[in-house]
Amino acid sequence: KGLGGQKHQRASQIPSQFSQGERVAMKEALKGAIHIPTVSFGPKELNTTALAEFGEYIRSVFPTVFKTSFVQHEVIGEYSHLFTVQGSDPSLQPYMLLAHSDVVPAPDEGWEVPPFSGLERDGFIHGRGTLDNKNSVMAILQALELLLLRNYIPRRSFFIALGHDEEISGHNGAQKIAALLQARGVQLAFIVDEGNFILDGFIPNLKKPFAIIAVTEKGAINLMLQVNTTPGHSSAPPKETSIGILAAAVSRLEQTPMPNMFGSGLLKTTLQELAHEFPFPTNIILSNLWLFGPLVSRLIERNYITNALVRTTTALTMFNAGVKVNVIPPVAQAIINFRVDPAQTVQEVLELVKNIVADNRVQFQVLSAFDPLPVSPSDHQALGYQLLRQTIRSVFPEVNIVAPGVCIGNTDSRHYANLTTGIYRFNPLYLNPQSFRSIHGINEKISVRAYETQVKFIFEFVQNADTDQEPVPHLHEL
Ligand SMILES: CC/C=C\C/C=C\C/C=C\C/C=C\C/C=C\C/C=C\CCC(=O)N[C@@H](Cc1ccccc1)C(=O)O
Ligand SMILES: [Zn+2]
Ligand SMILES: [Zn+2]
Repeated sequence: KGLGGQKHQRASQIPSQFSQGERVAMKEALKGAIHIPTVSFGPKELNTTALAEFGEYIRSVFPTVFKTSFVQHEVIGEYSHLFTVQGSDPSLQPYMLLAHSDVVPAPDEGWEVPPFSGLERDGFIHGRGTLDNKNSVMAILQALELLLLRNYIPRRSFFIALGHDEEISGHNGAQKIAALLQARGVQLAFIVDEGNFILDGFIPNLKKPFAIIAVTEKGAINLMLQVNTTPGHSSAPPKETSIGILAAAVSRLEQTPMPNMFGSGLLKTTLQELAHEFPFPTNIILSNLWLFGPLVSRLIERNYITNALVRTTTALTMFNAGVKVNVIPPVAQAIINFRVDPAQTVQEVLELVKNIVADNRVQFQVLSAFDPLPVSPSDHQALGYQLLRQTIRSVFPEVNIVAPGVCIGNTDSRHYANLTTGIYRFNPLYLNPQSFRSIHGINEKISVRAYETQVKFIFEFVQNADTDQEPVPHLHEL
């Protein structure tokens, strides 16, 4: 079952141990990064001053990365960064690590600690970007800095791509980097980006954490619904207004969930891999999904987070209408954000939407849309997946289960689909429901310990990518 039948050969690894001074420096570097408000506000509204400052900042805290002769640095799309780390063995196909430096807005309200303070309190570094995704930007560069300081020369080349506009679709960052690499004829063995985590406490009855590596991500549709009616005096209103017609249409969409795709999805495989971690009788139920599938899928859809794993979701995100208190509104507009299940296409979802709305006074306009991403391999030959699995086993020995899954959000990695068939979305961090809600929410924070572990993970991962691989068997196969 070896990877390509290669002979197992483990070069001596540099131990992933960091001195007290290095550990202080790495957390201080993250705090400084959080302090720079690199906010993406809207489609074309970015804090470019902060993004420029961030570029200077990484130069100052990772001097070795910037002065090493075999590390090439390029700025793309003004604020994104592409590093090419030239390995010593050109016969090995390069891989790529992705992260993004922009963050979503964070008004002060509701935060225990100001969101751009980067303050340390009770063993946590607080602030916007501590989980999404400056932790990854900084941990990748930090791990490389530490490897270079130990005179590590990689065998396998790799790229580090740090987008600056992921939170507003990545068109000027990731998309431009991908186009540049494609023009240069680069093909990648695999990509690792943000996405899933080591999940803890998401499933009732399952006390143990489990790592989910996302091998696909959902598609997305931003759909505008519009109703136009004749304006007039509010003292003599018509039976239905544009607002009423549109509100009824969006309400029908909200009340009519898209079909449950549990039967045809990757989630079945994920649950089968998790089955033996559950106590009786859940273990039996999950091992016999041919029989209990309908029951399990109903339980999964009851929770709003796990519901996103079984169907295309429908989120009413914007609603605009009305010009004055006493004017019948001539136009009402709503925007609906759908996340398309990997077992469906954009076209299929749009057909369903039209049938649910079933009102020809409602006009549709697709603002943007893309299909779900292809499923990357997770078999024994899949280099990227197996390297992640091996590194998870080494850095998180308490995690028994590593399983493939779906990323419910979208990542910059989707722009690189032409460069590789292996896209893996995984953050080497524990995530519980509370920390999940803090992403794009309030009180986002990372423990100092978790951040150090993330650096350690990348430090080991880069070295693991340089050894010929033999996959570790599943624990239950032992
Ligand atoms: C058996 C069960 C398996 C798993 C179980 C349980 C629950 C799953 C729990 C949590 C999910 C874990 C992680 C998901 C966390 C975040 C989503 C990941 C990445 C999203 C990044 C992001 O926010 N991207 C934006 C990008 C975007 C911006 C603007 C326009 C388009 C896209 C997004 O998706 O909105
Ligand atoms: Zn992110
Ligand atoms: Zn985000």
